[in-house]
Amino acid sequence: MSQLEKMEVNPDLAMERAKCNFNIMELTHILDGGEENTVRRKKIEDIALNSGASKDAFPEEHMSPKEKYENAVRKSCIFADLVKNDFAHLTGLETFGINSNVIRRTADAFFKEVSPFLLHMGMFVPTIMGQCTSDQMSYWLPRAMAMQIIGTYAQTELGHGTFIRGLETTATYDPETEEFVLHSPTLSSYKWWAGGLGNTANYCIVVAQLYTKGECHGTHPFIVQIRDEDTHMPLPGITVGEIGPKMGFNTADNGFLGFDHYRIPRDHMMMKNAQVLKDGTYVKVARHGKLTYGTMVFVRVMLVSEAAFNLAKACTIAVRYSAIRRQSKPKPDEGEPQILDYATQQHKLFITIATAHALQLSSSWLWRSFSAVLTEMKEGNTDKLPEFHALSSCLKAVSTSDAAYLIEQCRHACGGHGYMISSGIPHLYNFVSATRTYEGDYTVLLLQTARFLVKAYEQAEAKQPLTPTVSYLKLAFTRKEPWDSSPAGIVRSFQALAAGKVSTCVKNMRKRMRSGLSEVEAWETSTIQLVSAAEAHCRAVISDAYKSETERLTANSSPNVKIVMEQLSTLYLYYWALERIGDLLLYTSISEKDIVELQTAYEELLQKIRPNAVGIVEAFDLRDELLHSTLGSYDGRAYERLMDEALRSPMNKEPINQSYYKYLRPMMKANL
Ligand SMILES: CCCCCCCCCCCCCCCCCC(=O)SCCNC(=O)CCNC(=O)[C@H](O)C(C)(C)COP(=O)(O)OP(=O)(O)OC[C@H]1O[C@@H](n2cnc3c(N)ncnc32)[C@H](O)[C@@H]1OP(=O)(O)O
Ligand SMILES: Cc1cc2nc3c(=O)[nH]c(=O)nc-3n(C[C@H](O)[C@H](O)[C@H](O)COP(=O)(O)OP(=O)(O)OC[C@H]3O[C@@H](n4cnc5c(N)ncnc54)[C@H](O)[C@@H]3O)c2cc1C
Repeated sequence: MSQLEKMEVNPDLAMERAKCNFNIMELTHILDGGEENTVRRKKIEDIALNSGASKDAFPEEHMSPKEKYENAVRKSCIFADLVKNDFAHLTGLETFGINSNVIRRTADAFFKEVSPFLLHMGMFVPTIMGQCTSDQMSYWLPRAMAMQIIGTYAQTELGHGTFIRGLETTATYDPETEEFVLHSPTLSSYKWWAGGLGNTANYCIVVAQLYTKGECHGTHPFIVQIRDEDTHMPLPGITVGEIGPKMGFNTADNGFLGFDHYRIPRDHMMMKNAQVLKDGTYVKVARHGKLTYGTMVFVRVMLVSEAAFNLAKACTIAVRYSAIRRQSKPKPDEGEPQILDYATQQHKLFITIATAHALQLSSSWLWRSFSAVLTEMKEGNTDKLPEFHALSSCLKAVSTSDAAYLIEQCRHACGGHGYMISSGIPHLYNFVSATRTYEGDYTVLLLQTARFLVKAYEQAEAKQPLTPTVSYLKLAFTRKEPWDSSPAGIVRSFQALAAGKVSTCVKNMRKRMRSGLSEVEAWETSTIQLVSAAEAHCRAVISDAYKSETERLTANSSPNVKIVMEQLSTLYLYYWALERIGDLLLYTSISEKDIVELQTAYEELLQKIRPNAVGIVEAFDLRDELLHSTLGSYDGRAYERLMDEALRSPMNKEPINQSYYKYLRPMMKANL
């Protein structure tokens, strides 16, 4: 046992724990979705983490990029073995249920950045499940699940990521040999970005423009072998490599890929939604044209809980650190206060906790909607898909964007030490800021939602029935919403605000069209407002889901847990109402007096939450192995841990660095 492991808990943190007035474990069970899930999660974490296999003997930060990657592959293999051999029998592994979520989270103990296998489990396997016929699935899925092959998802190209219809890679069917010929006609058609593609994967899903009988049928997914299964050499006709250093994701070997008339068998086209027959006839099977985009929708849903989880990690670190950090002396006759006592610090941090709850609960709610949509789609009914696409797009955009912003707030809240890699926060930020871009850029996805909102507004205008998440749009045709500061009243105001914004967009577009612009031009000139309207819609959806899920989940909870959860969900509403005062003045009857009262109520709420703050973040139940943080560990020994990490730096291994003799000494001597 190291010196650090023997150390006692920091007394400030011990004091915070002692004054917490609610049952932390009860809140943990609620956040986990029930006590049995907590028990199962802990079992999985014990198996994966108690052996110490997740730890590095040498700090990863001081490894070269190549060493970091090799270390990540080593640990990915250990983790894959655990998943295959230990978790499956323990839990009766459901592929994408609660267990996959827990397994995904537990993996974070092994990787400060990400696993090179992330895309294998995150997109290769789900695409096999979503895009293959049952015959194809029975061939590919067992091989992928057993890790006999490693795959990734190569859709984005150098020239196009957002505009999928603009992809240039071609897959041309040759009926003579019953093969597709994959080709990269230009530099911009090279696949770029796929995680694990650079060195790790030997298979990948390639999204390419399908040509048969001289006709282009748009983009379709294909399973493509890129490396020899034994030697791992790239196959003839394949050019593959790694794209170089990035802001984060540096253990994910994101790669590039080009094809030179590379042939694959006909049945390597993923044929659940469309088929090419032996003679080259194209047959559309799916009832909805965008079902080939299914994996992206699945991952967007996953990313909402990823945002919540990473935010939970960041605020656990920042709140624990704020409890042990003392700074300044506002009252001359008293000692330095814990920085958590400053109202401005609480303002930075408590919204991060509330947002972690809001996103966690919204994500569970979204999963339930997704399961319902999937069940209906299995029966051939795709009616709910447009609403779900609009919903998952905006939730992915707003959750990842909020999480990135608030993780940065957590860094600010940790002052200088938050800037240390060893605080854990920079890695969290680098990871989450990428999620705002990948799987659909923030702006682009909000514009998809806006498209749906404008159509729904037109339906409301024509007095046609509306789907549930947009039924509030009828508020756009009633009088100004009267301000009501109760939680239900604030949710209604957010809906009125979103309805008002959509209405303003539609009116502006119509005006622009009357003045001679085409529909596309009128849309384009209104996109700033459309993005804002879609964000407002999403905020109303999250607020509503957070409030009603809190009510549902605390219906039978102990009184103090109920109070804590209600305080946080009310804080979320107050915070966003204050952030959107300008809009509320436009679309509700809020007055100056109401605003002053709202600000006061917000500040009082911060003070009420303060005594339980450490208890609340500890209900996320994040083991030290998952936090990777000198500042946020359970024992609160931040200074000892910072010094310990500093001493592990290779820069401290010798008293004098050779650069002294090579450069510094000659320069200083020459200047004598
Ligand atoms: C043991 C298990 C362990 C499991 C662990 C799991 C761990 C998971 C963790 C996750 C980590 C994964 C890491 C992922 C890394 C990044 C991967 C990538 O980025 S990959 C790359 C990701 N790349 C991206 O995300 C690219 C983003 N770009 C896009 O998605 C599209 O190009 C687009 C949507 C922007 C436009 O598409 P376009 O074809 O031009 O369409 P138009 O605009 O012309 O609209 C026409 C109509 O179509 C409609 N519609 C559209 N989409 C959908 C849909 N999905 N559905 C339904 N409808 C849809 C639309 O509403 C409209 O309807 P209407 O109004 O006519 O009625
Ligand atoms: C870490 C990471 C991992 C990734 N992993 C993968 C992977 O495994 N597989 C894979 O296939 N891809 C992957 N990607 C690629 C990713 O999916 C794309 O980068 C993403 O979809 C954004 O597309 P883009 O790069 O073309 O951005 P662009 O579309 O070029 O965006 C640039 C700017 O243009 C704006 N813009 C673009 N179109 C419009 C529009 N219509 N209206 C208004 N504004 C617009 C955007 O808002 C943005 O501000 C990864 C990316 C990252 C960063």
